[in-house]
Amino acid sequence: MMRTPSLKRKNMAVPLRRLHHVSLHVSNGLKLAHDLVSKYKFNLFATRLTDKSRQVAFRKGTSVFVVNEGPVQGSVGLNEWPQDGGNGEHPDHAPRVHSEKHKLSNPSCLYDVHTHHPVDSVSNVCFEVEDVERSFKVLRQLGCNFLVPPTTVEDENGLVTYSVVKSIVGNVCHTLVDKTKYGGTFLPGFTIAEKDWSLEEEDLSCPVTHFDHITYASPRKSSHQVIGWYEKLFGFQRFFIDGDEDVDEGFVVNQEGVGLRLTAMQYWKCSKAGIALPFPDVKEPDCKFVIAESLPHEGRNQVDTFLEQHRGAGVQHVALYTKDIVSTAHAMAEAGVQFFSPPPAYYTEVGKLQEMEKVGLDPQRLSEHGILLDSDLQEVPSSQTGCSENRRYLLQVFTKPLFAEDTFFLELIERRGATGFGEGNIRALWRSVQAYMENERRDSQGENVQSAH
Ligand SMILES: O=C(O)C(=O)Cc1ccc(O)cc1
Ligand SMILES: [Fe+2]
Repeated sequence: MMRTPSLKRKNMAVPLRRLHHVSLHVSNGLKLAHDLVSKYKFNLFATRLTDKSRQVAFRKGTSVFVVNEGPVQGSVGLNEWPQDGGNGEHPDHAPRVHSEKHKLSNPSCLYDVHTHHPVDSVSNVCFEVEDVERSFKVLRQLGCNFLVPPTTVEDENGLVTYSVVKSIVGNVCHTLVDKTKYGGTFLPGFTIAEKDWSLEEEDLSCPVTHFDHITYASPRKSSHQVIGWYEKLFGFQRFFIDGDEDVDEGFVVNQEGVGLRLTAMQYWKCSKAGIALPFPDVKEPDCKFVIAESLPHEGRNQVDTFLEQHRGAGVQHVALYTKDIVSTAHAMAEAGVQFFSPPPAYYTEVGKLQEMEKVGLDPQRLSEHGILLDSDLQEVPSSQTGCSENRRYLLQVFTKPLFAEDTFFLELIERRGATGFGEGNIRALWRSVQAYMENERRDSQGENVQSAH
């Protein structure tokens, strides 16, 4: 393959403007659609229903999920879906789709590919870029594998060009989309629901604003290669979870039965040190990516279980940032969401109680939904902060799996100054998930014993 010698590798990466949406491929899209709306408080705002597939978009703040179901045989069950016929942004004619290399008149899955993955999976993280044609050329020179070449879709609101890249993480793909010539609400081809949720006032009981991070489960010793791929192609930079973290080792949690290696990265750094942001008009924070590997000799664990049930690496969980985790978890729990809870002793341990007290949180409120606290109460000179303690903390809670297989869950996270991932929380989460897995295994063994009689 020809390379342009004058272009330095480092400068050739394609900068990502922002995360546009995360797409899920499932066998029962209707159930997931109902859950996202009624339990997780997302708003359905755009649909694309064809006789081959269904694509439905849900929004909360700037976080958008697209649920894809299909390809389907015939149109059985189509009537059960929220129907098109919204506000007329896209009337009854099909969008025009142009691709120079492929003749795509009405692809079954627009802006994505059907991956034919054997289990439900979150398989596409779509990013906005400035120029898809140019990105395509640059990425191809860097050896990137494309599943869809640059393709233009247009409707009366303008045009969008996209292409789909295959990542090196299991079935994960990235759609790159250029929306600079599009004035519509979402993407051409989608019908916008009658109610424009983006104009709604903030939902105070459930103030989820954006995707905080996306965590991949990846095989042992693969993180280095994954990071290298994202650095080379998209200019990702390492995000150090902990001040003492070793560049090669990552953040290792290997005490008290936990065997986890975490390595994190981001697609643009915040301008703490005065570094100019690549896209100053993008106001939301970036979404970090975390790669989780299990460590050997620690027995069965949640990363290996994911790899087994998911049949390979992929997105293990997506974290939703909320401004108020207590009320968000409460609203979701009332609607039927189940969360992982740490052992009850977590909320009565002297150290944890003190921590909660110091940051002014009520242990009772946190314990109701299994919310975990990790605070960083470093003593720093009072000349720097004006007080003797630097109260940075974060709160997290993890939902039970959303799919039939244990291949995806959501996390709620509220950050108060803390930017990483609390080590104490990771331990507590690990243990509660381990306990859940043990229970499930016991239950299924119990069933087997019963059915054998
Ligand atoms: O703590 C977090 O939110 C993480 O994302 C880290 C993490 C990753 C994988 C696990 O199975 C458990 C914890
Ligand atoms: Fe997480």
